[in-house]
Amino acid sequence: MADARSRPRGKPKSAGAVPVPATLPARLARLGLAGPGDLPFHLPLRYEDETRITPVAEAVAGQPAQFQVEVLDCEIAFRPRRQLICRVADGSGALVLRFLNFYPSQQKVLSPGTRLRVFGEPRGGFFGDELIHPRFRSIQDDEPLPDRLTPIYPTTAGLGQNTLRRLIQKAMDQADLSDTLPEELRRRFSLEELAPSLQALHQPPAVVAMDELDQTLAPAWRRIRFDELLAQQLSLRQAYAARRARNAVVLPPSGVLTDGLLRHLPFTLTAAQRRAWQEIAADLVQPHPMQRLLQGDVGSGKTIVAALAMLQAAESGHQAALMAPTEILAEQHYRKLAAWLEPLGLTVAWLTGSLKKSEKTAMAKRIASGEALLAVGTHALIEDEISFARLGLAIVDEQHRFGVRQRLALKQKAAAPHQLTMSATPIPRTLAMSYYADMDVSVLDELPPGRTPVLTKLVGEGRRHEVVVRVRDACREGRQVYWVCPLIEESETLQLKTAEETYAHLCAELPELRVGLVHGRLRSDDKAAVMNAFLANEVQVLVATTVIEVGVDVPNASLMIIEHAERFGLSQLHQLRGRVGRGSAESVCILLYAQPLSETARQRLKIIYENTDGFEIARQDLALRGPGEFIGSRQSGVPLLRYAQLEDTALVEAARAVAEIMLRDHPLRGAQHMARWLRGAEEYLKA
Ligand SMILES: Nc1ncnc2c1ncn2[C@@H]1O[C@H](COP(=O)(O)OP(=O)(O)OP(=O)(O)O)[C@@H](O)[C@H]1O
Repeated sequence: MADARSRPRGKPKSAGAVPVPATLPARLARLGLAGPGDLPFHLPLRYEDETRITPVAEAVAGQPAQFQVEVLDCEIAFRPRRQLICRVADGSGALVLRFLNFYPSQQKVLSPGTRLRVFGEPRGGFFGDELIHPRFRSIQDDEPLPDRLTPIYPTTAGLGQNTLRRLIQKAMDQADLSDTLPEELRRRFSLEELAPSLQALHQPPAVVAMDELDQTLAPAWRRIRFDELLAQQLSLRQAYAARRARNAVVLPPSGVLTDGLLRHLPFTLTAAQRRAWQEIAADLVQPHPMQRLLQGDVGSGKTIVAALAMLQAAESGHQAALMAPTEILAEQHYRKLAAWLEPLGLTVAWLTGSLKKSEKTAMAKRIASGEALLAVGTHALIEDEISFARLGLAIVDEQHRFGVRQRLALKQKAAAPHQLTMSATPIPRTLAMSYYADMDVSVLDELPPGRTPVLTKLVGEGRRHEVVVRVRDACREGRQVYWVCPLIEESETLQLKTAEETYAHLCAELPELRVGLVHGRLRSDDKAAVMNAFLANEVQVLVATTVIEVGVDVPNASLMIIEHAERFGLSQLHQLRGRVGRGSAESVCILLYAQPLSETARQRLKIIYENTDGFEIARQDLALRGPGEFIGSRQSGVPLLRYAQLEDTALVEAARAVAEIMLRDHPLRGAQHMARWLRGAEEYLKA
């Protein structure tokens, strides 16, 4: 029997409501359900227990329950607002059903004497114990109770639970749910069978108490989560294997250049840098392309590792290119590389959008002829007119800031160059394993010696004037200061306005200091001029928007002020704070915040206050709100993991192990598994 739905469909309409798609397939598509094969994998959010009747006298406030009652009376009340009040009772007591939105005809359905099954969450109300907008339906006397729990599915406007339930059950009966996991692997990893797991999740048996349900369903959920992780691992490992099967130039080291660089460096490599460098060096002598991610915490010294890799390519006469997402970053890399490499007799080509046409053409010529072995730049490196004579190694910094097409473009500048990706966003191990299963990962988890940890202070907005005094003191001691303006996500224009205002205020408050302003709207040569002035200590206080977030390296800067720190994400705060503490002076990061703080903002500030290790911050961030920010554009909007949790290390590891075995021994089943779970979304993974 169909539910008499308590909330009239499509009414009342709120302003700006999302339009409801006209057809059923369109509504299903909104849920990512493209065909009947997808429906069995659309799993419930929760369950309601309609397998038993609770006597009204035993109703507990806040505990959803089903009651079997008879309508005593039903009337429309007008105070305090228009509503339908229906009094019902069973032998043990009475309840009020209250509807704020209703069709007038509903009053007829609820005529006195009608027998109902009502499901809702009781609470004490003005009219006595009541259920607000309960689900109800009229019943015949002898109607049996269901023996299964009622699943509640994620749904969309215009698609009722009953319709969805019916469609899913039909699909469960008709779809091919054969197990793609070979029996032997299923047993080895103690996994349930697929079809019974799905059945259990869609229609769990009645349980003694709802809080036992999680335990009852745990094995079934484990199987589903495993399958999802397996699909992801299969797809990434397959992409990895396909790329590895290609031939790449072997770049054997002669050691002439790399040893030369190491001898001239003013520092020695950290153990982590040495390890990463060895891993990369070993990859470069393989006849297939390196696919490696170099992950390092802020300031861990990735650039020198990249430089060594570039030199190994140059030693065998091949070219290496390093592409950075912003002009500021690219220029900084260029400056460092030029300082390190020019004493070795190498020139570094420099290519960005802001070069004059004639300069660009000259650079392009040197790159095309192979005369320039090393090139650093922005997107300008991947423009069509740039071709490399012998590109052996392509390095992309901060790859998540590039679009998919751009990332692919650099490696397409040669048949199959070795690839190194650098990321300053620390990612917890499980996340890296799961999301970067198509790469080998090297980690710089150690900071160069001699750094004093940055002292973090949380300061309420009301004490801003004290902060200004600190800025003056720091500059008097010859130090430099970053002042980061609030992030205003809704409006870049507003953000710029705030930055300009802050700049004007600071200039007025600190007339004796040289204050500079840098933001994303500046022309790139103006931006570079300000950054260079800051680097040369001609600018003492740099007012900036988040353009300085990643990679800026000015060791003399020892004070960082972040205004409205509560608006920033954890990884952003960590990156920003990482701009100081790069020299030997004691550094301070002041997080200015405005009240009232939301609970999440409070937690974020607490985490950043208590932790300095980027990997630990990332781990806590992940626990706080899921992996969104780390993954960035990698899977833009396609939630590949609907059920699995990346914190589940053991399961991620099992999926990775099984993926390896399946690709080797059961490729057909692997393909079936991917088709079932990825539904075309694998494109996002391959980028
Ligand atoms: N082993 C080392 N000993 C001392 N200083 C080092 C060492 N390695 C790198 N440095 C210096 O540390 C600073 C940070 O290095 P680098 O800019 O490469 O960091 P990074 O990993 O790119 O960090 P971020 O992404 O935060 O900029 C640079 O000034 C660099 O010269």
